[in-house]
Amino acid sequence: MRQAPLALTLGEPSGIGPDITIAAWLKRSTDNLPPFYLIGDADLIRRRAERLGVRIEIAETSPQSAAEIFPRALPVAPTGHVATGTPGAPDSTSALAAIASIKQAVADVKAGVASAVVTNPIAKSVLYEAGFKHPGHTEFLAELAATHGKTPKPVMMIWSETLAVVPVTIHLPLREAITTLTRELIVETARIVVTDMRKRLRLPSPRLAIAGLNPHAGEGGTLGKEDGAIVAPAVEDLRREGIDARGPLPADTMFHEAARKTYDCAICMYHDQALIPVKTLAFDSGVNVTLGLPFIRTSPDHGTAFDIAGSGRANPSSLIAALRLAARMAATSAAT
Ligand SMILES: NC(=O)C1=CN([C@@H]2O[C@H](COP(=O)(O)OP(=O)(O)OC[C@H]3O[C@@H](n4cnc5c(N)ncnc54)[C@H](O)[C@@H]3O)[C@@H](O)[C@H]2O)C=CC1
Ligand SMILES: NCC(=O)COP(=O)(O)O
Repeated sequence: MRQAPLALTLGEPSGIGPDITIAAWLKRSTDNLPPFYLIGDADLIRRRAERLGVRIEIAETSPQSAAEIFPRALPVAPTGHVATGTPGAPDSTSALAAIASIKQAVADVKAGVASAVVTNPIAKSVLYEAGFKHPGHTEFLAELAATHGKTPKPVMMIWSETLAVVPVTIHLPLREAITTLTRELIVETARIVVTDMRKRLRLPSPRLAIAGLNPHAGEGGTLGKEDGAIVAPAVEDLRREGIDARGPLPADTMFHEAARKTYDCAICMYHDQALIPVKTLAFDSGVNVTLGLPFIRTSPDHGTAFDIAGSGRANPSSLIAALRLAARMAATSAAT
């Protein structure tokens, strides 16, 4: 049976989402891309294409007809919300359009008319101004995935061919991230990583490298107590469950080339410990994947890039990698 198309969200209308969506669709044949449809405002895409000086066919459609239309036109499934965003000048008037698009994508994947959700970048501060209560997509998608009042725990992975990383604490001020860190949180996060790497990435025995929190993983307790008191016991718990986990490892020496070959995923203690190495090594090809959800969600690893929106300089490679990985994960999940 043919896989359903991918549901691509609008993202922040004033950012580079429209630019990279257009650029990815234009590469559909050369890059042999899986069919996708944008959930949003077709007029926004027409205006952006005009500004970029790009000729593009756009067809308003339902998700059910998107795969058939995809080879000749960019399929757009409207939400009824107008997206007014001016490139590089965000304001909160388009926030409802961005949020409606995410909700619709989840509804489509739950209904089985989309095989996965791929999100364009949102500007978190712009959505907060409009009353959005979630730190980012990751937490919002988990809430949309809730069933019988139970919200799944979402886990952020940034995946690339070179390195996959998971931050145990995500969008928190650093001070709060440190106090939030517990043995249980590390174990729960690592379990979700192992389950989803097996199920969605066809990796039967993922090898986890668990980073320490402090310099030199605490240097025997002289540079911080958390590594001995929290991280090391979590690693022991995981090993007792038969999970291939090592650590706490000094974070400054676990990302060099030879070290990376010894594991499949680095479990990191806070956002930047995880994202700096992967964005340095693979900014153009990194993919943000949300694990722990009952559906697949991927996204480019970059943000809204307001400084280059509408200029023609936005590189669609990370979005293309996100589309490809979503299709691969959907196929793997369907086969298992
Ligand atoms: N998944 C999501 O929705 C994400 C959203 N964001 C949001 O994006 C906004 C801006 O964040 P920043 O920290 O400035 O990061 P950013 O990734 O938007 O931009 C950082 C730098 O990289 C460049 N850049 C980013 N993507 C590019 C591309 N595809 N091609 C060429 N150059 C590119 C930008 O021009 C800028 O100089 C924030 O509001 C943040 O919340 C950030 C990361 C992920
Ligand atoms: N730094 C990664 C990021 O901000 C992505 O967050 P999310 O919107 O995917 O939750």
